[in-house]
Amino acid sequence: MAPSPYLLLLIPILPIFFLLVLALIVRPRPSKIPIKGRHVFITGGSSGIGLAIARLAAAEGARVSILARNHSRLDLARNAIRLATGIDVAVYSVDVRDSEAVARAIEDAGPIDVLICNQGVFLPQGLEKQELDEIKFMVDVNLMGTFHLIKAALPGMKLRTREIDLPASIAIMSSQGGQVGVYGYTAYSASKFALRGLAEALQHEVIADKIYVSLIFPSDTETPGLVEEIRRRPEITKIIARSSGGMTADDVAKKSLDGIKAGRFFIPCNFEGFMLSVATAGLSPQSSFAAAFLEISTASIMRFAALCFQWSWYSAIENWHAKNLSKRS
Ligand SMILES: NC(=O)C1=CN([C@@H]2O[C@H](COP(=O)(O)OP(=O)(O)OC[C@H]3O[C@@H](n4cnc5c(N)ncnc54)[C@H](OP(=O)(O)O)[C@@H]3O)[C@@H](O)[C@H]2O)C=CC1
Ligand SMILES: CCCCCCCCCCCCCCCC(=O)[C@@H](N)CO
Repeated sequence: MAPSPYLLLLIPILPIFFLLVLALIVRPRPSKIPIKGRHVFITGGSSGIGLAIARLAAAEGARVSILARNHSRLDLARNAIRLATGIDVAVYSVDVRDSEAVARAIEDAGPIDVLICNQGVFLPQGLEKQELDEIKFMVDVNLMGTFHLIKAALPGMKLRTREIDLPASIAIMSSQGGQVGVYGYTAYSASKFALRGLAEALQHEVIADKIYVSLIFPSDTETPGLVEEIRRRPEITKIIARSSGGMTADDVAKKSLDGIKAGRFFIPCNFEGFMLSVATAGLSPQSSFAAAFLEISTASIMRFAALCFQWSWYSAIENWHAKNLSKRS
């Protein structure tokens, strides 16, 4: 018996109904965060991705402050931004591991509208060979530093959003290594995965104050930091990292700022990163009903794709061990 033509109507109606339901339930509710004329505070703003974000934010008319340790690199960054945009940024020479110095700098800078916790260090190495002080260094700068920044900035940010009645943003620089564990990145991935827990919990706590949390997930990005990293990267780390295309700091800055302005929780930076974000959506907040629809409708195929990636990475690891064994014998 042929199916009733009315039943066929369900084919387009069901997804439309589903999209409507998603539009009602996605949380946090969509919100736009303007940056023109607002105070954007960027850590690690003297180099690489942070510098590119600072330049772009200044060009878009924000009041920009940057924080990093090295004084002369901060000065160089300030000059470069002035040259590119004609705008002067405020600079703070502070180590994010020093919570009191962070609090003083933030107090001095004045209330923040968009806090971008971008400082980060990456020293890849197999865990067995890596010294504890390097592990602690990565956790302290990448994770604890971010706690220090948010703790110091939050009270002022809350007052400010209430005062001017505009949403604000706390953006945290993770990495694709914060979405999937990668050989050679035990400490780095741990510090970046931890930022996801911090971000998810924090979004619950600050939504009532109209503060939107974002997590940015770049792939390998051409920066002074990457040049240093590549020198000491284990062979297998190199092979796995090649699964995702490289980017320029300016590309990452543009994606980051666009994502922040759109109030997105996950901000992937390239196509592989987009797939990775869909595949690892889990229980993350999602403001876009269209993105939620895509996550739901591709979930099983994404899991399959993820298993294929793991298969190829484990094969690379096996081959590498086989090659090294034969070299030794
Ligand atoms: N480049 C890449 O391939 C990728 C990078 N990322 C992430 O992006 C972020 C930026 O990376 P990238 O631009 O490559 O890095 P760079 O090494 O080029 O720049 C790092 C910045 O962070 C600052 N910084 C480092 N340690 C501290 C500290 N203890 N206190 C204050 N500031 C500090 C540095 O200044 P100073 O040394 O003077 O303090 C510098 O301004 C990092 O969080 C990184 O994990 C994510 C994915 C890929
Ligand atoms: C199912 C879909 C899967 C999609 C493909 C996944 C590819 C993942 C590759 C992970 C590479 C990690 C690079 C980290 C870069 C970084 O942070 C360092 N440069 C240090 O800064």
